[in-house]
Amino acid sequence: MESPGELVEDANSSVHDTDRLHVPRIFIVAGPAATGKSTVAKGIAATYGLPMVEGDDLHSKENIEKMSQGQPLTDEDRWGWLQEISSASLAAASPPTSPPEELGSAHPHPPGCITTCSALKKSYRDLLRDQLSVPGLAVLRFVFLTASEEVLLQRIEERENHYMKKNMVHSQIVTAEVPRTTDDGNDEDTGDEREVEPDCRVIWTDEVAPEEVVEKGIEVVKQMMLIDGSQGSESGAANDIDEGEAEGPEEELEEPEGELEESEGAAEVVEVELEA
Ligand SMILES: Nc1ncnc2c1ncn2[C@@H]1O[C@H](COP(=O)(O)OP(=O)(O)OP(=O)(O)O)[C@@H](O)[C@H]1O
Ligand SMILES: O=C(O)[C@H](O)[C@@H](O)[C@H](O)[C@H](O)CO
Repeated sequence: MESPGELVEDANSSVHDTDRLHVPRIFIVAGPAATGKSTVAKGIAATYGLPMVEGDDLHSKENIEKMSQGQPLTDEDRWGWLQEISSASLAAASPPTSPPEELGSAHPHPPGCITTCSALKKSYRDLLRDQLSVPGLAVLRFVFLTASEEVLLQRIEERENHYMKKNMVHSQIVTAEVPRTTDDGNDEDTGDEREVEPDCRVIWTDEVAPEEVVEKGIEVVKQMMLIDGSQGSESGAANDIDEGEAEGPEEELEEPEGELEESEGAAEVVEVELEA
């Protein structure tokens, strides 16, 4: 599969500049159960006036049944669900082709959406990229939330009326492939040879209050919009994202102790315009 970076050439050759600026932005808030996806996605969606797609609502009856009985989903169980998430995100994010007459030529909302989906493995994110990171169709970005097993167990214990119980937490943690977000050049030292996923940002949530994680999510999305906006208008490379450009003054999202790569940088520009 092409990486987002490799799509640049196609984007330059096949999409007219003006069209590119109106390409919907789809942000997927990902991570294991109870990392705070719904909480964070709601905050981001409200801040930017974007519709939200709740991935949990798109599971089949069979998947819900399985998870309720404490059985982790398999890849096979997840493929169809990921397809549903792609379709629902595209439908939510795309401006209507003919806006209602009373709105004149204005769209009811800027094109884009905030979707929650665990997207635990890289192969799942790749499927979503195949469907949604397509020049002229959409720009896709991931905000991946993570937390320790201990903290997730505690959150799930305190939560009521949810099919996902404590006995599912371990499998969520074991299955999760936290995206490697930057190439720090330390592969030899760390032994981390996984492919970098430049369209992802990771937020560690242990001992961080929900409101603070929401703020971080809003900031991360702003950074990604600004990068996409400037590339969209200058080079037209709406599907490319250069990690370096995400770095700014060192205010920052704290880094977890250990090896997780963290999203960083505060954008210098405060104005946020989805359509660049
Ligand atoms: N940063 C946080 N600190 C403490 N509790 C949190 C935090 N974020 C979310 N929670 C709480 O944890 C629970 C799970 O949050 P939320 O539903 O947002 O997570 P989720 O990832 O969408 O879960 P799921 O995928 O299982 O539906 C909720 O009770 C929520 O209030
Ligand atoms: O991929 C998965 O195993 C599932 O999607 C779960 O992560 C749940 O949908 C969700 O997070 C609800 O707790």
